[in-house]
Amino acid sequence: MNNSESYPPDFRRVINDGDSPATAEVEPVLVQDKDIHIPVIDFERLDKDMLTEACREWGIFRLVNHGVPLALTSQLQEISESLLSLPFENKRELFGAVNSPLSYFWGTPALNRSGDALKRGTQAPNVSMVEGFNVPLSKLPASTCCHDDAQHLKLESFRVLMEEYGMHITRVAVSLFEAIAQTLNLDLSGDRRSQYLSESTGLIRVYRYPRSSSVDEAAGEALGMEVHTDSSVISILKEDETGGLEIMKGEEWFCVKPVANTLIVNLGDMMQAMSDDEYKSVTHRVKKKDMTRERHSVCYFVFPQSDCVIKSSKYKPFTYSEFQAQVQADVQSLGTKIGLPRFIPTSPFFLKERA
Ligand SMILES: O=C(O)CCC(=O)C(=O)O
Ligand SMILES: [Fe+2]
Repeated sequence: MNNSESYPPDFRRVINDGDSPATAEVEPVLVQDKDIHIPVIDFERLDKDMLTEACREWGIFRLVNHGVPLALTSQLQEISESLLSLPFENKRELFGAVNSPLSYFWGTPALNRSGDALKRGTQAPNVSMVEGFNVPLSKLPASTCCHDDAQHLKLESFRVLMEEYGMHITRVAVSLFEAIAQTLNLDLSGDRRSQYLSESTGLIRVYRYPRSSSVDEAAGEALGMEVHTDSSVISILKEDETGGLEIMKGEEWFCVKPVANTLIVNLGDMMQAMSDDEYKSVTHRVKKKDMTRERHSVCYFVFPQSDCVIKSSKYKPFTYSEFQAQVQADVQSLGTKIGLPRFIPTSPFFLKERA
């Protein structure tokens, strides 16, 4: 069955005609595509040493015994897939309703604060072969809808499932953060924990990546999501069995193979800064090579409170709000995120006028 009508027009040309997507960046780094086993952390018996090693050497690990019910994730996956397979214009309408905190994006995962895709600078007019829904968790309760046609009812079920999944995943993120903070001797007294990791900033993105065409495969390097680090404190990914996630370790790219009923946790830039660079914000991407079917994933991100000052010996003190504004400005003007190097006083990226 040809489902290309459900994709954004920019994607259809690639899917139908096999044109190379504008994103088919060829990476200058070594591309080995070897499989790699990332560390496994048991959430029921958190081992401090294993957690420290995973954060220090990898910045990413697989979480088992996480306690998020399988039935819930299966239902969420099913309904997300069904919503994402709606015709493109329906998705725009359904998620674009005035006052809806949910949004539909495509072509880039870089969004502004309202959840709309950021327009990039002309230097990188890339289209990532990804689309999805942006779901700010704290705004979900206010997003109930009064229409009772089939699509709105489906959207309402999605909202209810998201709320439940959001509660589970937030619980996992908070416990993991507390355990990781302990390994760093971070002071979490008073309200510091909720400053460093503010539950109300929790955000879920549901992604769909089209399967790769034969031309993508010939191009070899077509990307579903460009090379990046997450700006979050912690990100938690639930992926389907398609594969495509790759991480950089040393100077090489490695494929992280999916494992059923596990979650992938990666540390973001905020965790790296809080740890004084002891822990890593892992560089990763989604590669479309060999993606013989659509990939679906659900990613949760959590951030510090926007005015919380992150102090460390490596970076100029900054608030998350400043960091986010800088990332957005760089994506818009340069087409890419610079991230933490903007805040290293000795870095060529450091903006002197900020000092
Ligand atoms: O879809 C994926 O597996 C990766 C998503 C991701 O890296 C992100 O949203 O930051
Ligand atoms: Fe990411």
